Amino acid sequence: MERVSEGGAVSPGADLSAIQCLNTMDCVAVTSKPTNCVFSRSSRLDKEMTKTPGVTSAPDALKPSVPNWRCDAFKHGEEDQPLSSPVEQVASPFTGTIPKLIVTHDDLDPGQDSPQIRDLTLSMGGFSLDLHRDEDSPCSDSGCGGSPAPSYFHRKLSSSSSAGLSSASSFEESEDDFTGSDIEPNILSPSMCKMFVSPDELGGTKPWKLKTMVHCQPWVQLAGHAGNFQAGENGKLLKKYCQCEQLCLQQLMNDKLRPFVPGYYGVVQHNNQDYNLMDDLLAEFDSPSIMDCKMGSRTYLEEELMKAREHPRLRRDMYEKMVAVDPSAPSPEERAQQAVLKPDYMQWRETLSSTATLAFRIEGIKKADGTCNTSFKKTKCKGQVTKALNEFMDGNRQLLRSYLQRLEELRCVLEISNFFKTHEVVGSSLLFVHDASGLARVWMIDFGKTVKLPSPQTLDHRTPWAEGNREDGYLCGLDNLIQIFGEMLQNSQTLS
Ligand SMILES: O=P(O)(O)O[C@H]1[C@H](O)[C@@H](OP(=O)(O)O)[C@H](OP(=O)(O)O)[C@@H](OP(=O)(O)O)[C@H]1O
Ligand SMILES: Nc1ncnc2c1ncn2[C@@H]1O[C@H](COP(=O)(O)OP(=O)(O)O)[C@@H](O)[C@H]1O
Repeated sequence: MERVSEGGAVSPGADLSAIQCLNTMDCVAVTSKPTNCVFSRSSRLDKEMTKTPGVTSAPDALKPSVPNWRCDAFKHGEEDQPLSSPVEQVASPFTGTIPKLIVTHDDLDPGQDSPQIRDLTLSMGGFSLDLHRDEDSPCSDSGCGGSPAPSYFHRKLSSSSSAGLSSASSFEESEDDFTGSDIEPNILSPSMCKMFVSPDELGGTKPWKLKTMVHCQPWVQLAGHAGNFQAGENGKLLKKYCQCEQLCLQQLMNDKLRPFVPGYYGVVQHNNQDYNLMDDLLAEFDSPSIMDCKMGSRTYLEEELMKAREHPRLRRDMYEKMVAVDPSAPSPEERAQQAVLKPDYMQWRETLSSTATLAFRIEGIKKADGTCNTSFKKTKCKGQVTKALNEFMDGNRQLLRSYLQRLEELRCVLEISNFFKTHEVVGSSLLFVHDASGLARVWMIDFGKTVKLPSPQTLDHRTPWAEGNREDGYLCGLDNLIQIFGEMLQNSQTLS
């Protein structure tokens, strides 16, 4: 396997330019626009990622009193499963140092949501006009105005001594921006990670933007909020603290779904920011291909809908995302306000994509060859989805079979899971990961908007949603995915 040890050594097969790069500056992201060539750490993002006070920090009662690093190794109940490894591994608190966040990202394009804009709130009639993200949803925590360009950051893959997290100290010492001229052209070898972003927001008429990234077995964030993650060491990942997610992960560690979610290790803190510590699901793969599918027929919580009615907050950032995809999408009223309400934006996204019809949508695909596509906003009909899935698996039947089996197993477990029955699961994704060895797995991720129902209410996750019933359509989405995978397998057998 092409793994990088702590000292920067690379095992046979790694590309020389990548090795040089790793040894000198760990990881560099460059884009096709010279002025965009950035060797960045995330100090700016760090500042932007401020959450609502109640959400940013774990309740003190949940945190053990270990200075600087704290790890909340929660207690296991006995509900469904015996104790599993994650919690056993964190019997003692972390003593390592927390790395700085390492996120590489494009500079904002003109017209895109900018930090300055996000800091403003204006009043407009009976509405307040928020130029930043909604902070009301359980895990609206990163303040970054929606999905990021896929983020990559280098992680150390050694299981070296320092318990805890990967160090990015070399980044801390190298804050200078790199301009295009700083990068030797021959560094851009074919082995580097090419990231193609096809802005379907631009109607698919523009050529894909080519970004090139050094291939150094980076951790990849395909979807979600920019700046929400930090690399951890020893196959761990830190995600910005969200109480809702913490509660879910804690319960999931004792549920039948445990094998289908990342192992959870409690809360850790650094620089006054709390993180949920969990398994990095990519860690056991070598140059993985990854796909994020957002599950369910609804992507906003009923709670969010009610809040939006009580305190309508107009979102300019969402208006801008909307017109970037389809300039004719806003209503005349929204156009006049240059802003939309979050539920309206979310519903528009649902009907534009396959969420409304198939109860799942593809959010992003990154392949082992480095190509990355997060432009599935208009991937709506079954044919388009099938095509994207085929490309993700390169028509490999063995992969199809493995994924299908895993999805069927997941469905069986979901149908008997106590956790699943008692939670409204919204905005959660299935993360598909495979590599050239043929290893293919699927996990449930993102429980930032997964909310416990008042007892004794339960959901079947298939009944169509009507406001008040809190149904989320999760199993409809899984049924459809399984059907599509099954048909793909059948077709591939017929063809061969
Ligand atoms: O995908 P795009 O079109 O960018 O829209 C995003 C996603 O729906 C986010 O969901 P997810 O986190 O599942 O990716 C959602 O975060 P929430 O989970 O907070 O609802 C964002 O809301 P805001 O965070 O309010 O901007 C919304 O702007
Ligand atoms: N445990 C994990 N292991 C590996 N990658 C992950 C893990 N959790 C999330 N990711 C990556 O981060 C992306 C966003 O995750 P998500 O939890 O949905 O973030 P957000 O809450 O910001 O929406 C996923 O698409 C995936 O690429």
